[in-house]
Amino acid sequence: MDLYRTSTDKSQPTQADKQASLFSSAHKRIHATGVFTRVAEPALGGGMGNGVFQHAIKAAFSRARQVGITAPIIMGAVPFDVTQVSNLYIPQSYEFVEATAPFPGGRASGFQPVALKQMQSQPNEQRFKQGVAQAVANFNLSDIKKAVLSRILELEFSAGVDVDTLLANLISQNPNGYHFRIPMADGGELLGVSPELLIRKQGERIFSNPLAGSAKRQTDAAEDLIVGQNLKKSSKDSYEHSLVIEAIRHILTPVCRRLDIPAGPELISTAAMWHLSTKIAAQLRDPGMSALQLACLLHPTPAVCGSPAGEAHKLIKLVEAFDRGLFSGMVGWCNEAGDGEWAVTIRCATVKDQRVRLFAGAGIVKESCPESEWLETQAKLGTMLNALGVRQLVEA
Ligand SMILES: C=C(O[C@H]1C=CC=C(C(=O)O)[C@@H]1O)C(=O)O
Repeated sequence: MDLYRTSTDKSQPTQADKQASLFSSAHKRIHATGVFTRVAEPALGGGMGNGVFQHAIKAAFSRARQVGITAPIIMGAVPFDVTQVSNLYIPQSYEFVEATAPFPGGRASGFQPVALKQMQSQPNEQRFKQGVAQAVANFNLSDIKKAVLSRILELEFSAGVDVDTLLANLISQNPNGYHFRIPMADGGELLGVSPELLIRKQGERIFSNPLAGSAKRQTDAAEDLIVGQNLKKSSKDSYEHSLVIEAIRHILTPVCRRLDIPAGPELISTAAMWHLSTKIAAQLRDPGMSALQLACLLHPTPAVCGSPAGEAHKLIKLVEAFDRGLFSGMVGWCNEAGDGEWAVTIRCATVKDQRVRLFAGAGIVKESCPESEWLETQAKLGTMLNALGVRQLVEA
């Protein structure tokens, strides 16, 4: 276990000193405490090594070293829209923990001990389905091949939600994936378990595990297998998936001297969903490119935005009447040497006192049907609703 701390001794810890953060994968787990300094600079242009964003990151690293943080890391989240402020920070202290070590915080329990007072989907079912139909109609009139449409579920509980318990539930129900708990500048927290790796960098080697194409897991084991196999055979889902892979190939080819992309996707499952998945491995031409820089180059992939990205983003803005904020952005960490790991910010929630916001999106292509895309978002929301212990109430 490696432990890094500031040498500055403050006897009176502030709220920011005590903030707990977590980013965990099968590769590495980080437990962090406190926020030493925040980086709010938008990540626009973050793919360039010498742009304004990367300068802000370097300046934060140097502030951290000046106060005695010997091996600072930058962690946090970048929003879907990279023109918006970032939610990145250098923690005051952190440790790399064995992936098998117990998680910090609360104990898993079946249910939140507080009552659900209100719940609202933005947009509602009818508007979401209209949006899907609108996108499909748009594909016939433009070059857009795919757009990911999403919705937000806003929940209000009768008392503040216990984030420790919520995280413990999430982890025990979904032991695999990229777990995260990130303090936000407004005092709320972002937490979730993403199944999707945007980028991991270890020296000159990089890895990505894009997902696209989904089906809901079934309780009956035989039925569940059939649903998974049908997803694997679905031409609509293979097409939806291939657009993500081609976009990533296009971006990685010029920066890699070796790029291994399997010929076709494999099936993976989370507790709630089946997905089509491709594991990409590559070797960088310039090992000096950081994980955060690469993540900025890749984001937003067509797994959260669409194809082509610019046009799809415009269509999303037209159809979605809410701000995604940190949802469908990227979440992770990076050290000064550039190594790090960034996941796609999905299957997640923001929590502030008694208010919880959940997010789910679905990739829309020409063959998409509004009813099944709505049901796909319902199924994806199940990950967080289960952890909150309110899925039964929501589906009743
Ligand atoms: C946008 C989400 O999922 C993405 C990742 C996996 C599969 C997806 C799909 O099949 O549409 C999405 O591209 C989400 O979970 O909110």
